[in-house]
Amino acid sequence: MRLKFTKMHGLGNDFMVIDGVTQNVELSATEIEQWSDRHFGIGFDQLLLVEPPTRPDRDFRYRIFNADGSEVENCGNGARCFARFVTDQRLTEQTSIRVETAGGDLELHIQDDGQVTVDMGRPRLAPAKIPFNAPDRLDLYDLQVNQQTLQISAVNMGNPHCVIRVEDVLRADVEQLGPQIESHLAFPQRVNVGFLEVVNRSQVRLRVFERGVGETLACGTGACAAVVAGIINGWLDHEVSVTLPGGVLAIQWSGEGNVMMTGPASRVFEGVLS
Ligand SMILES: N[C@@H](CCC[C@H](N)C(=O)O)C(=O)O
Repeated sequence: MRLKFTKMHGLGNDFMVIDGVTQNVELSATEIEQWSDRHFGIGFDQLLLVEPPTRPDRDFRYRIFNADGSEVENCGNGARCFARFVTDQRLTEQTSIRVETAGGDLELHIQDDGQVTVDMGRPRLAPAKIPFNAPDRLDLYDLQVNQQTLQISAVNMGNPHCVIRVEDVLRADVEQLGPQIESHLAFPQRVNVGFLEVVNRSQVRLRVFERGVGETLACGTGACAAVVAGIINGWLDHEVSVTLPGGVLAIQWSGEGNVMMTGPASRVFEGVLS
């Protein structure tokens, strides 16, 4: 098998992107995990597979696999790289692209300056939709982790997120709390965990411990979930600049309707697996 791929990143959240439109691709979770290895493989946080759409009202289908091989519903930084990829590979000439994912439909718009704006759809807040084990919907929930009670918000942006407000993101205990909350029994499909520092009503800092990967340099759905959590709790205005370890994303949400995310997408190199 010879498989062409492109290595890309969105603010350091990096991807192996495969064209499944012009190539026959069959992937196994074991192969994906091996390829994701930063020493013995190619090295990436997620693998993105571009396929033809299954519905006539969509331009492409885009599938996402975490570094541990699990297939997941959505990836914000990946969506921007996907838009850049299908354009660079001349799989489309459109600058507005409609795509289906396992987490719902997305609309992507490539701007003149190369930045990509993604209509990330509506956040889902009902516990059953996260999914999160809680009797009623609240803006803040108490979550028991070891001996402590943490206040968290739960948001689904196509994929599940837990958001915790912290005083100083650099001192947040991401290494310990990240894996403990990722596999907490209250989140039956595991969860991505965001640590949010509010700088002021339009600026935040964020670190995300991603489900199936570990801490990454940026998480697009995590940035959207953090801003939604900040808005429903009254901490943030409707346009927020989110500084992640890998760079800055612009997030907009009116308090209802769809969340918009704008940021860069970069190509690193192309390769062939044999
Ligand atoms: N890096 C992503 C999110 C990728 C999926 C996530 N780890 C999950 O398991 O849901 C992003 O930019 O949104």
